[in-house]
Amino acid sequence: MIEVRNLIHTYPSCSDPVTLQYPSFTVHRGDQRVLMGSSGSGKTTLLHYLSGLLVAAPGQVKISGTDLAGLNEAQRDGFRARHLGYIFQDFHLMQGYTALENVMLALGLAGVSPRERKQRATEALSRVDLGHRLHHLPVQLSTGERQRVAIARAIVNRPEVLLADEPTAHLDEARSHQVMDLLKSTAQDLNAALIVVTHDPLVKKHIPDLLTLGALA
Ligand SMILES: Nc1ncnc2c1ncn2[C@@H]1O[C@H](COP(=O)(O)OP(=O)(O)OP(=O)(O)O)[C@@H](O)[C@H]1O
Repeated sequence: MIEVRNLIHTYPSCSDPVTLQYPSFTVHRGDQRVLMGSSGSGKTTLLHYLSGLLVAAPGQVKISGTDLAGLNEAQRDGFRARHLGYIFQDFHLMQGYTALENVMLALGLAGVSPRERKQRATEALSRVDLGHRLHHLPVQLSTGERQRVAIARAIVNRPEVLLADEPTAHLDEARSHQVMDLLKSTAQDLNAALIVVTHDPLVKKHIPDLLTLGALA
């Protein structure tokens, strides 16, 4: 479950600091929300708070009852690996590692034993229909396949919270529908809270419940 209270973020700058004031909100396990707002309204910054890449000051961000600001950096890294799945807009795959190795890395960060990693990573990649691409490097995969590796990596630790930043940005309409079906069904299977940041009206057709920041784009 996600709880955000009185969160304010300031990007300091000598000339023109940017202050982002967020509405307080709660998202429960199993809920699915689209996060929309005009460019620069703070969507990606909010995802960074929800995943503990930034920590709240002032304000509070709790994930499954844990205040992320109360954890040190190493604890936050471990917490993120175990409880959160983050699908970055540009996927952030390790280029020198195969699909299987990229997913196994996430299991290593969560403290899963080396013995279990290969089997679980293979299962996660099969879940996203990439069982036949285990040993391919990212450069040998299509954009859609790279994204599915990123989804497999995000779900392999069975997170309670799944965050996706502009998941349809690189895809045509047919593939956008496919990836949204995959994200929704996976979140449902995990009973995870799903938050999708987007500018794309197609995503809103899949997930009608909106969280809005600033004006809509
Ligand atoms: N590292 C940074 N230093 C200074 N300002 C920043 C930094 N990162 C973001 N900002 C500013 O903070 C505001 C919010 O940025 P953010 O990327 O969270 O918005 P967004 O809603 O995700 O935008 P977009 O829809 O264009 O991706 C913007 O005005 C941006 O210029």
